[in-house]
Amino acid sequence: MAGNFFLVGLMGAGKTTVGRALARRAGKTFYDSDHEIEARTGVRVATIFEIEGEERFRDRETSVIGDLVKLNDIVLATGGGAVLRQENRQLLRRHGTVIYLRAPIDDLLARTLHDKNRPLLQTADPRAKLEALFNERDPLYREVADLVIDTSQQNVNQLIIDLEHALADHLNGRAG
Ligand SMILES: Nc1ncnc2c1ncn2[C@@H]1O[C@H](COP(=O)(O)OP(=O)(O)OP(=O)(O)O)[C@@H](O)[C@H]1O
Ligand SMILES: O=C(O)C1=C[C@@H](O)[C@@H](O)[C@H](O)C1
Ligand SMILES: [Mg+2]
Repeated sequence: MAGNFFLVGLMGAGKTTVGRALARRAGKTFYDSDHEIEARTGVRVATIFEIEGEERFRDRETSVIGDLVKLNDIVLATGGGAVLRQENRQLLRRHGTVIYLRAPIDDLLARTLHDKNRPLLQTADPRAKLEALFNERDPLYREVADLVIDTSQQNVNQLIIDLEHALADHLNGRAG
């Protein structure tokens, strides 16, 4: 399948996990914008939030996304908040096929509970935070996406096979 694939969705939706597997099967190079920011700065995302604050992190994110979308034949897992900036949404739409991985709050919560590198969820009530983020961002994920894929019901292998079929249909103009 030709072109770039960009994955968007909330923390725990599976962007990194699914993106890496999809890239391997499609013979594309995998990137993760959070990992790229960590590679460039030498520190974890949580540390950037702590020291520089969210807005400066968002600047770094836009810069990394701007660089990566210009590459060819990549799969890019974007950070959960990448869609907040219109500039990022435009970059993603212009340079590839955008896939929104969507999952219920319960699944997102279970998948992110023990990972301390998600600074926005280090609160007394991570469920309430995820709900607020979902309400704010679901319309933005939908706006930018060519395809919406539910990641709740299946194991990762089945999910990737379904995603590949949906992508093939979309690219052949049969759906999406
Ligand atoms: N479809 C799935 N079913 C069950 N577990 C999953 C699924 N997708 C991902 N996971 C698990 O959920 C956790 C979070 O997944 P992952 O790190 O890929 O999410 P993410 O969307 O990249 O999150 P972030 O935005 O925080 O980077 C991982 O432990 C992963 O193994
Ligand atoms: O949802 C978010 O705003 C974030 C998600 C992560 O991927 C990281 O980009 C960071 O923790 C912020
Ligand atoms: Mg990730």
